[in-house]
Amino acid sequence: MTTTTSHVTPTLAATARGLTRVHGRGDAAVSALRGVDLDLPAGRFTAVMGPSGSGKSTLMHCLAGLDTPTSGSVEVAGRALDGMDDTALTLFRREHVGFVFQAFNLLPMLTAGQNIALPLELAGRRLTGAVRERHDLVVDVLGLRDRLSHRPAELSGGQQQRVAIARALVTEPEIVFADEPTGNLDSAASAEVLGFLRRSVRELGQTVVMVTHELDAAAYADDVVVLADGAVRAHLVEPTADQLVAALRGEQVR
Ligand SMILES: Nc1ncnc2c1ncn2[C@@H]1O[C@H](COP(=O)(O)OP(=O)(O)OP(=O)(O)O)[C@@H](O)[C@H]1O
Repeated sequence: MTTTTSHVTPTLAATARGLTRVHGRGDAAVSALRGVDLDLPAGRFTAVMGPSGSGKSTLMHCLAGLDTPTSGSVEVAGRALDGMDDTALTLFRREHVGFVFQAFNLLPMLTAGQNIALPLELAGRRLTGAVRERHDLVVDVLGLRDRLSHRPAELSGGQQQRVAIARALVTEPEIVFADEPTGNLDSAASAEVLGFLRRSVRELGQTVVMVTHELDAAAYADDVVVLADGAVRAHLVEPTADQLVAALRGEQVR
């Protein structure tokens, strides 16, 4: 594995040690992860790249507590996920993790404002005081103030994804996982959404981990984890475009 060096010891938002995940059994068994060791620093925007089938989604699901590793350990926001049962994992995700999906996943019968407030409601948090301030800040950073009363069908794809990002950020999660968040967007809307994800890291101090196939999207990230065959091939800190392309090709990066 290649790691470009950083001189500051960062706080970690998530770590994986010796992570393996075998899907299926017997002859049909597929090793999606083959011993992943990874430290994801807090307050940074990290892209996860790699060829189709290299294990990106499986890694993200294991880190987010949506899938259970076959072996190895995961720690997110200082908490070990191994050993948590389904109820504990559900509560853990609700309190500490935000998600942004390719398909937006907004509830169509609710307005944008109601979609954004939903995670607060589920957590039994009232929209007053510090919670209200956070909500308003997120709505303003994402430029959604004048769209709150619209339903998803009345919004463009880019606006819908901004609502989904606001919904992911409103509870101030320790880590946000974005799975191909621009996969359904045209290039202008993609650039806008990626810009907002980056602003959420810069201006709101969030930690964002984004799976993407696109070099253009990865260029918005601070760091890039390159997976190959279920293992980390490189973890690049602020790579140049040339370094990233070389790592994706499997060359040693200096
Ligand atoms: N539920 C499953 N059952 C069986 N095999 C699976 C399952 N999920 C993933 N796999 C296999 O595990 C490997 C890794 O899959 P994964 O979806 O994590 O890769 P990926 O890098 O996200 O791929 P893509 O870029 O195509 O989405 C692949 O060989 C895939 O076929």
